Amino acid sequence: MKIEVKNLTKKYKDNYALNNISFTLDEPKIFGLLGRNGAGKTTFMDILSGQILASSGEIFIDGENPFDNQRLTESICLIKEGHNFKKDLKVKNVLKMYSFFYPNWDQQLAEELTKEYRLNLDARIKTLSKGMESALGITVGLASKAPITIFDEPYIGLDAPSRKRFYEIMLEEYQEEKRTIIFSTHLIDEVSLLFEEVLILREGSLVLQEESEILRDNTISVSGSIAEVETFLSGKEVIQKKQLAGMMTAYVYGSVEEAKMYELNVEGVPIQELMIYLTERKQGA
Ligand SMILES: Nc1ncnc2c1ncn2[C@@H]1O[C@H](COP(=O)(O)OP(=O)(O)OP(=O)(O)O)[C@@H](O)[C@H]1O
Repeated sequence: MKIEVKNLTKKYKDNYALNNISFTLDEPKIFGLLGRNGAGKTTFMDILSGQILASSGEIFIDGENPFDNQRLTESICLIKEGHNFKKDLKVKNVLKMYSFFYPNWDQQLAEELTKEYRLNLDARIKTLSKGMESALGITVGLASKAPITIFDEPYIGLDAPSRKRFYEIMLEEYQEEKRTIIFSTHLIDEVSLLFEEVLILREGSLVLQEESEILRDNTISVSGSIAEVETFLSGKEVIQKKQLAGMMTAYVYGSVEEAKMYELNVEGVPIQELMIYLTERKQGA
């Protein structure tokens, strides 16, 4: 499904949670939506999923506005950091409800995931640990097979092996059948390899939308003597540099060909580090 965002703004009193952002997500991909605390990620995902209204601007999903739109709600599944389900319901009731709601619901996958995460179908939501509740959110998100599946920090309380399984299953599912997955996270180093495209918000503005491959292709890691590397770095945007025993390694925007002319050792930059840098970079830096 095509998502078009045009001059979208959300204002709370004097505070712009989103300030005039515009972009298009053309085709199904795994998108990373990144940004520091308060950057506007949740606000955007809430508007996209039709939960809240923008103050101005427009958002279209296949040409339609998602707010209060029954047809589109069936195509969008938003899983948040917590409080996704009513506390008095049992796990099995939650799964049943969502299976009725989402036309592409994959019951087999839901069963596999509940086993994988050892979810007790008869347990009430209020008795689940935080990690178990997150596991149920992940189960619903993946099994919904919604053409737009949104995960907003979906794994509070989940331990590292359970998160790893989640990423693996998400990728398997995606490879089997492409859909738009929008993933917001602060654990960038864990998930960035999954992202095909990344969007970075900073203080309500969109500061970057780029394919991971392009980011990867335009950044290099160079190493050599401190003097040689410093000469190469002159006038370039440096991501990071480290010195050890008279040698320097730097991550920088540039091309392999150019670095080779300086007879430096050149390698790719780990995409995780690049995304962390881009997300954390200060305004105007
Ligand atoms: N209901 C609300 N009322 C007032 N201000 C709000 C409301 N929701 C969000 N905001 C403000 O809008 C800004 C963006 O918040 P948002 O939750 O979208 O950020 P975020 O990128 O998801 O942050 P985090 O990573 O911490 O979850 C923040 O300054 C926040 O305080």
